[in-house]
Amino acid sequence: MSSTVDRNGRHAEISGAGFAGLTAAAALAQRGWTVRVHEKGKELREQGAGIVLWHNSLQVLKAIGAWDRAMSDSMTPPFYETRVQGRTVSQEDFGGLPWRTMTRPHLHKALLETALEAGVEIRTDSEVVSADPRGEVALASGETLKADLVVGADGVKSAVRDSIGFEQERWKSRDGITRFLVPRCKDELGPGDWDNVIDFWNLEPRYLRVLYVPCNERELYIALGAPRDDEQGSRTPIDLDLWTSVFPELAPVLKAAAVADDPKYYGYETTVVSEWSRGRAALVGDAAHAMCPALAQGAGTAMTNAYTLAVAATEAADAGIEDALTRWWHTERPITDRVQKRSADYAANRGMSKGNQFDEVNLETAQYDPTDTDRHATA
Ligand SMILES: Cc1cc2nc3c(=O)[nH]c(=O)nc-3n(C[C@H](O)[C@H](O)[C@H](O)COP(=O)(O)OP(=O)(O)OC[C@H]3O[C@@H](n4cnc5c(N)ncnc54)[C@H](O)[C@@H]3O)c2cc1C
Ligand SMILES: Cc1ncc(C(=O)O)c(CO)c1O
Repeated sequence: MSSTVDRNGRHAEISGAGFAGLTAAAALAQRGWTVRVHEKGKELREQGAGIVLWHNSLQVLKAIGAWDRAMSDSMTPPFYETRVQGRTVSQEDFGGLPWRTMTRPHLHKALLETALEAGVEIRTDSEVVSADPRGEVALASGETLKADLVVGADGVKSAVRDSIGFEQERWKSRDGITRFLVPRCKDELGPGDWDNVIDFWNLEPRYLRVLYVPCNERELYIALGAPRDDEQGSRTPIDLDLWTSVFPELAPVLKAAAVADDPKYYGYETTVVSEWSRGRAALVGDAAHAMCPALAQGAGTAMTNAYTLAVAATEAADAGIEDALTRWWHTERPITDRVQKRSADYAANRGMSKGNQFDEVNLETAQYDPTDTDRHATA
């Protein structure tokens, strides 16, 4: 798709330039909308480390023309391996289902370039303070902007969601994680299956976990998991002696993590919102459905729902947009709810440590194709 598409006279204002907001922006602009994205940050960048994407979001990258950019400098590891107390319990390859690992800044850049190429206007240092379901956003600057469609893609603390007053349930799980991007350190690690994703679980005498995710030849994402109430395990900067005593084979990469700038421990959060749209305002991504990361589908569902929102809003006549948005989320929501629930259960029972957990049920969302017009998300 290119920026030369005919404009359709309709305008969208989007709050948030994360994965959800940029995907919605690109898909809308490619369908003729004028689109403005407000990002409260002073710079357009994604903090955070690495990410696993599956077939569902990879299909979205193809559909919006971000595929080549995202595929460069990313990889498909040979296996997703699970180890418990140093012993390998499974090596999964998902039977050929496409999946990919990359850094978050890389994915963000691919989506940003795609949105800009489609003609999207992006304003940084522009905070949305409230939205009106009749089609309006108000900015911290005092300016008010009208739109045919308002998208709240402003993350777990969404101002669009909270100002409109959607009912919601939010809770925090007992565990959380500190994430790092470090050099691959292949030579220092020595011989081993270091191109695999390796989920290292230590359950006895205490829960400590390292999720090891190679993103390309140079960069490695590691996530160090510990309970919220484990002061030593959740401490930042990390307690290098503790982590290397439990995972000695990872010493070189743990050393790199110990000197990283500004590390932060994140507790897992879940948000369930009663509706995903009201009037001309719709919520996508973590604003609507923040989830635990166990099945690695937070960004995947964010991108999937952002894409299908753009398609549904474009297909509706302007007068019918409110009903179209309601139909959109009634169609797309059940599959997201299911993966959110499964991910929360896994966070609660640490069941991914059994290995071989990516069965047909748990891969439901990964296998979903949001670009297939015959899809049945509600099945
Ligand atoms: C530890 C961890 C690991 C994860 N691993 C994976 C994984 O492997 N695979 C996967 O698919 N998902 C993963 N996720 C989930 C994924 O990171 C999120 O679901 C995804 O980033 C959500 O994208 P988003 O665009 O909805 O929100 P965000 O990324 O939060 O983006 C929101 C944007 O809106 C901006 N903003 C906020 N408020 C305002 C405002 N008022 N006005 C203007 N701008 C505003 C913010 O600055 C930000 O840029 C993980 C999550 C965690 C916590
Ligand atoms: C890809 C992925 N999977 C599972 C988890 C997890 O914590 O369960 C995390 C990190 O938080 C991930 O980044």
